[in-house]
Amino acid sequence: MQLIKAFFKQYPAQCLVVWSCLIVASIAEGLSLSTLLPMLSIATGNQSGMVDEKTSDFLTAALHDLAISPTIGTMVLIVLVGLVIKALLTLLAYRQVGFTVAAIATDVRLAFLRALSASRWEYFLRQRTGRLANSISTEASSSASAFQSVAALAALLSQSVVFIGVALLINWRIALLALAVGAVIFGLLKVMVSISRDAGGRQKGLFQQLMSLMTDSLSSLKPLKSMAREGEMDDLLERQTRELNATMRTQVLASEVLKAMQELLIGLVLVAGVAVSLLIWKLQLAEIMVLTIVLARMLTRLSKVQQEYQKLASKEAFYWAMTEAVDEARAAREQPFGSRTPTLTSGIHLAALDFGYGDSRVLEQFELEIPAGEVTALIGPSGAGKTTAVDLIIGLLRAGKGDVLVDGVPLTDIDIRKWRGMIGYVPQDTVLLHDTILNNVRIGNADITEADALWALDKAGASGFVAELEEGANTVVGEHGARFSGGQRQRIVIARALAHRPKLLILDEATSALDPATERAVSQTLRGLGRDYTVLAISHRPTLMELADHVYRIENGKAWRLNRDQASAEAG
Ligand SMILES: Nc1ncnc2c1ncn2[C@@H]1O[C@H](COP(=O)(O)OP(=O)(O)OP(=O)(O)O)[C@@H](O)[C@H]1O
Repeated sequence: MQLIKAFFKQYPAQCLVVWSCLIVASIAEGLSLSTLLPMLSIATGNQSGMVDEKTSDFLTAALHDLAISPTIGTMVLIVLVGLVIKALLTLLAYRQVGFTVAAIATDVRLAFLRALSASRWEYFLRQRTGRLANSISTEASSSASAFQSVAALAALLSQSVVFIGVALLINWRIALLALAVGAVIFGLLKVMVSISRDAGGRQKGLFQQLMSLMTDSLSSLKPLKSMAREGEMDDLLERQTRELNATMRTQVLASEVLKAMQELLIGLVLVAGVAVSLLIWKLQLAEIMVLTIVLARMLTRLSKVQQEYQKLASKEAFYWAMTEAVDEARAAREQPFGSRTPTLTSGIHLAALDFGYGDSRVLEQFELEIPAGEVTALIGPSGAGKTTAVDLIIGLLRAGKGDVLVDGVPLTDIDIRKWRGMIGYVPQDTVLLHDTILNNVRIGNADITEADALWALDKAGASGFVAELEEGANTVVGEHGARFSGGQRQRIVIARALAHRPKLLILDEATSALDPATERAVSQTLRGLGRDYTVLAISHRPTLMELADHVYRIENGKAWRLNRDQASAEAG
């Protein structure tokens, strides 16, 4: 019920169109069906006696008011018009349902992606890739298809109400009896709906786990396979897949048992009803025929209401999981920054910063100067906080105390998107998209021209190997850049960071996969970029350290500036 309310709240106009079409369609079908009875009466030449007097009077009076003479011809026409109206309106309603299902899938996906990209970096880091992928694919699709079930439920309900009305008009005692029987069947088979709901809930959890495990295993498959240690991962994946299979079987079984039991019980009730009507109540054949049609349809519709409700129950968990994921990401929204336009002419100063992840302190009273137009290198033991310092400069993390000052302006006062637009970032792990080299360089910025991309490839020392490729910069790099060596991939990523001509170039162990000669060439390029570029490099590589104007050692939560001799000694 809550799900129906949620859809109504979010898509009121669409719900209204769907439901009004479906209700009018049901009324049209009901009217055409009600016409069957007087038609049969006329056909059998028996105007009275075989139907409830009031019903007959009501239909005859209605036709009389509309100046329609109750001949077989007009009756057939009414039945046909009713059926055509029903068909057209149902088509219209389901067309709208299809559009709304697509809109819901798109809306929830976009809402999730937007909330995720606006969320705090720490929140993003905590997410499992598989869980995110599952939300975007399985949960979004199942959430949207839940609307289909809601619409079908509405259609079946309104049809049921109309059939109940028609049945009551024909013979209210029998109709009430049939309704009571329907309610008993409903009650008896309710347990099947609960089984489906539980199975849906378990399926949702298993999908999340399976997708997370799947992405984790794929990303660490090479080392595990190389050491013949993929077995445990395979077993775990297999176990989860089998568990998922078990929940699907439960769901299929519950739905088939529900259908079969409904059919059986309704059949039995109808047969018993016909026998009692003929033998005990001694009703006319025409009335029994119409009653059987109407009651069969009413009970079938009611049973379908339960079947559809069962489907909805099994999808519900996916919708709520998706809503929860969106709400959670929204709650973790990045705190707002200011609106000042950044400049980088004098430098960046990390002033008395305190930062920790949860309770574990990483930086304390941390001081660092990064002069504009120069190369600054950060070295230090693993886990000392080098990447953390860089993330604070980018504004991905926020310090508990102290400031990141850019040309003297606190980063919190600056338009963060403009600031990040001035940064070229090269990570340690090179991630390339399955696309051409050119598109991998241009990515994320439509303003980068082909000439910019080629210039950047040249600056990154990549133009040599790109020129040797048959399709040059239009060569597709393969899945994760599998066609290229680690060093070649890294040069493409360096080109990506240079292509929009950033003011601040950040390299996080970015030259680690380059051979010494290429590393020297790339480092010289960075050096030669001139005073327009400020370079901040996390690196233990001697070449970069020798080239750097300033070298800082980060240790025990603080940064220590090294003099030339100390830096040379570190460089080994
Ligand atoms: N998202 C996180 N949540 C919790 N702790 C974190 C997180 N990221 C880093 N840390 C911890 O903060 C400390 C500093 O990490 P950081 O990545 O900044 O170090 P680093 O000097 O860049 O290390 P490395 O040279 O190994 O990359 C480490 O102890 C690390 O375990």
